[in-house]
Amino acid sequence: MKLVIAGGGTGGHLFPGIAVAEEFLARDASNEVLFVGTERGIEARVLPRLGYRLELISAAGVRGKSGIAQMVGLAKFMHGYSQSRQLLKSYRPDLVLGVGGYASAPMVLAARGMQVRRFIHEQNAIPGMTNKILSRVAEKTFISLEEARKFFPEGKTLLTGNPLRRQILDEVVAERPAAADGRFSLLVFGGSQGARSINRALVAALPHLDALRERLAITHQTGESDLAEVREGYEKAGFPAEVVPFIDNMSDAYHRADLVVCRAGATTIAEVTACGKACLFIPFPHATDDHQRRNAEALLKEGACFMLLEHELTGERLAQEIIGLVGNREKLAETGRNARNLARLDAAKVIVDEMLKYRD
Ligand SMILES: CC(=O)N[C@H]1[C@@H](OP(=O)(O)OP(=O)(O)OC[C@H]2O[C@@H](n3ccc(=O)[nH]c3=O)[C@H](O)[C@@H]2O)O[C@H](CO)[C@@H](O)[C@@H]1O
Repeated sequence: MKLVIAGGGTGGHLFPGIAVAEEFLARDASNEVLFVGTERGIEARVLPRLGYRLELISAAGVRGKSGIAQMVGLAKFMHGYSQSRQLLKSYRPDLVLGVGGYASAPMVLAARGMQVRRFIHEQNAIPGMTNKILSRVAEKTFISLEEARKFFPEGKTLLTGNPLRRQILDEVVAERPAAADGRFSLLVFGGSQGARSINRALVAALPHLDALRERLAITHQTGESDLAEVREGYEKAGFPAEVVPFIDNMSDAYHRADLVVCRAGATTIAEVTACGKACLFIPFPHATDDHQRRNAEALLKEGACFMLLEHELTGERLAQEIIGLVGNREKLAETGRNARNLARLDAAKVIVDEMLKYRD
């Protein structure tokens, strides 16, 4: 069978798609997957390295854009729609899955026009406009969190969780012993693109963390644009740290971490809960409908994370939080356990099972 996975843009959309691809390919040696994305999305960098086939189409957003940008977005969408029809004609997939991100909409709508079975997956508690619209033409909408159900058509919505890549699932089942070198391991990352305010706050926190200099092992993912600035910040403060633009092996990074400081994107949350990691979430305040804060609050009420809001974020405050947690291993362990209890590990399986019910 052939599956098209459309969407991406950021890791939070793409990586659940990769998780479904892994599961679909594992079911039958003759199964095939084609990803459809956009040139500017993370998919263009990540998928070729992993050996997946990727076709690029034209697509852009329209929501919240001014007049001209909206027209350009619409024109790109129309072009992407006709490219999607061409791809469906030549590739002839049995199933199409939209995972969110710009390329998802034209492909799922084209699949409807050509009567190919189509599905969407929503990662967040509050969906964006595109998935709300696409859910009307999809056979089924897969949701990660119960809170999202009310936004989608009744009877066509299935709670599956957010699919996890094999590298993360392997980490969960391996139960490797902690990679202890005696130091406290801090993992800092700002979603798939890095987060400037977290980068700056962490650098500003360093002078306040001076007493912990010898005890902390920091891995800090910055995103491409802040790499030089953050590296310089650590050098000036005399803090040894591993500062990188992107982490390819997230399962290893999670494994080493005693505490994770990060944004509260939906896929990040699915991964850190699966790995049972204590996190200090700093939700991205401009995410649509403040959904990152809602994502984090869902864990907070279960004692499964810590949270610091962007408007409270200063170097000093961040340092205080870190110092408090470094000194309280028990609290960290309890929070990690509570997080683990919220994880759902079988999302990719459930999604593939459900899609296969629709094969003609
Ligand atoms: C700013 C914004 O609107 N972000 C959205 C975007 O976030 P974003 O794309 O940042 O997505 P998430 O935080 O949900 O997931 C990040 C993904 O990237 C991976 N990763 C991250 C850093 C790294 O160096 N290497 C790496 O592989 C993580 O393992 C994870 O799989 O999509 C999410 C899912 O729809 C939303 O919840 C977020 O609100």
